[in-house]
Amino acid sequence: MPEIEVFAPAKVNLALHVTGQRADGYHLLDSLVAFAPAGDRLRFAPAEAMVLKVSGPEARGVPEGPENLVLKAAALYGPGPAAAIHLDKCLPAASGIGGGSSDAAAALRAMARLRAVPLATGPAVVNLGADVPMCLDPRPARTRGIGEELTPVRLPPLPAVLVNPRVEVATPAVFKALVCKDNAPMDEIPAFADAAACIAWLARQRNDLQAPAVALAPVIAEVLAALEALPGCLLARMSGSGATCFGLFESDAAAAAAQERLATTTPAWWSAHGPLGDQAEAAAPRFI
Ligand SMILES: C[C@](O)(CO)[C@H](O)COP(=O)(O)OP(=O)(O)OC[C@H]1O[C@@H](n2ccc(N)nc2=O)[C@H](O)[C@@H]1O
Ligand SMILES: Nc1ncnc2c1ncn2[C@@H]1O[C@H](COP(=O)(O)OP(=O)(O)OP(=O)(O)O)[C@@H](O)[C@H]1O
Repeated sequence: MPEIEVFAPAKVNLALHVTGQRADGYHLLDSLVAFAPAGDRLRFAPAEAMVLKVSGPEARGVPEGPENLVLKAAALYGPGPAAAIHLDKCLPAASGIGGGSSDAAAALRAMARLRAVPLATGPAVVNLGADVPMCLDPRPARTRGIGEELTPVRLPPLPAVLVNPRVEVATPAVFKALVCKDNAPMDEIPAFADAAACIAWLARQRNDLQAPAVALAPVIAEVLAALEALPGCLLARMSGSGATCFGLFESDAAAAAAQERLATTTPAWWSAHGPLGDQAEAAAPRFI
């Protein structure tokens, strides 16, 4: 069996409405998610036992032991042919773009191929992380429930810049700081004629976790202001529970120029650019 390579793209919550809370404390969400061509890479080589090595620009602090979501995901398939896994970490951890969840989903895809078994599904997958089900098939979707109810959505290419100020924000702390847990869901999603129509619709939606995240990490407000001030930026918003924010731009050229400008003015911040939407898959390196 040759090596298997999988790509774990960044997940972006274009809108994230918190609509309620379950008895177990988990929050009910209504979110529109899309994926970016930026992400982590995983390589699986057949081996005697499951082992994980992590390297890459964002590897610092990411565990290599059984607490890593990649090994937890692989373990769902039970005993059988094993792999030496290499995780090339390019997405900052604990940053609201689902790095660990997307890694776990990519590991589930790779292990299913390695073992020639069906892809894992169901509660065990949600238990890895509420974001894992949406990352299993990384295409635009409306997600409800706690993140496990998925409806595919067609989106036009959305030229985007992702920015993380390198402040880790803990997801439970942000949910805890949210005052109103019972907010209106997103509006019905129309068929978008083009990116401008999609961005105009998005501007009328919200991320309910943005205000509590800004209260915990005020630098997020600086990131949003920096994005909004860039030429061609049509909308700036936080993803997930933060701290990563995204800007949507009028063109790919404007997004590329904006990222270049940010890299010069605020070199300490992590950033990436590329199209979000159906075509992100084509723009990304080959992934399964
Ligand atoms: C904020 C989002 O990124 C939006 O896509 C996700 O809801 C979070 O997904 P995730 O990081 O995979 O979440 P998990 O690892 O399952 O949960 C982390 C913690 O976030 C809180 N949590 C998460 C998801 C959810 N629907 N309600 C919650 O209240 C819980 O306190 C939970 O203990
Ligand atoms: N493969 C992994 N990559 C990154 N972090 C991991 C991984 N596996 C376990 N972790 C742990 O999970 C924590 C959360 O990281 P993760 O990148 O999943 O958060 P996130 O980007 O906020 O996710 P989400 O958008 O789903 O809330 C990290 O602090 C890290 O210790």
